[in-house]
Amino acid sequence: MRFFERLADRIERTDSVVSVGLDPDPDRIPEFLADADLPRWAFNRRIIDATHEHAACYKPNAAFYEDADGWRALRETVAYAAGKDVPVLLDAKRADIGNTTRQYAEVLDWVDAITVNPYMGRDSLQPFLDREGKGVFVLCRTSNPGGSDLQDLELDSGEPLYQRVAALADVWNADGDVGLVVGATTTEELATVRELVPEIPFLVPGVGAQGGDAEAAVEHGLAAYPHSDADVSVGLVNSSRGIIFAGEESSRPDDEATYFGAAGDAAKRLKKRLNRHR
Ligand SMILES: O=C(O)c1cc(=O)[nH]c(=O)n1[C@@H]1O[C@H](COP(=O)(O)O)[C@@H](O)[C@H]1O
Repeated sequence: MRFFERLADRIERTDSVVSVGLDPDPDRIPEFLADADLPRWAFNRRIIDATHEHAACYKPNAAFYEDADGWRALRETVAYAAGKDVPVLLDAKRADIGNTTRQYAEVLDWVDAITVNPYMGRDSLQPFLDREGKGVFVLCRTSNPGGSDLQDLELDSGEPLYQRVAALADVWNADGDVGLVVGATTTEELATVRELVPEIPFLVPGVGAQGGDAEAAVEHGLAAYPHSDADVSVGLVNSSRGIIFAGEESSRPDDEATYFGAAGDAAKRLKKRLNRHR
């Protein structure tokens, strides 16, 4: 089954468009897991147990796993999420010259989707696009303050670069496996990109810790994905720190059940908040 069909099913079943970002910053893993064999995996397993009912998808960011133990923790995490039937989108923001990017694309053997960087052009993305049925989310207008430095630059045609990226993604989407990453902190751009590409599902990060607009994320992030039978619009709104570290603000952050219960509550709260606008 293609990534977005599977995602549509998952959204329908969980009634949720929440992407739970698995960004287990080693400095914030609670003390009571410090002696675990792989603390990041121990942490993620408990986060998955606490949140999976509300998760349309998990989005581990590769930056938090790029060492020997980290890669093991990531493999365990992906397998565990698969066991709960939750798709995994690896946030790797990859792409390179053909020979290198072919190797990068190998990761799609064991994750369901990936984020990619369009800066090096079509050939740098081709090996990802060639993986039939895998989701490929192209960075379009990012949520960070510096997102405007290059992405808003006007081309000779008068259109800003991020709009050209959206138009190209539409061309690259011949098989219906392409999504776009558009941040919740840039609501005008979200609306504009949605107008340009009505059928492409978005990954919208930036709600929660970055203070982005959840209502706009839902209003513009979801698309009536034409290749799916499920009766839902498809897209993802991601929160990472706002969910996985919610336990730090709980009444008993040193108590495992209370700590992870807070993550489950945060995921459920975000799901309900988003559903008010779906
Ligand atoms: O590609 C992404 O997911 C991404 C794009 C973007 O524009 N902004 C953005 O925050 N992200 C990622 O989304 C996650 C946001 O984390 P929180 O700010 O903790 O919710 C991080 O993993 C970021 O790397």
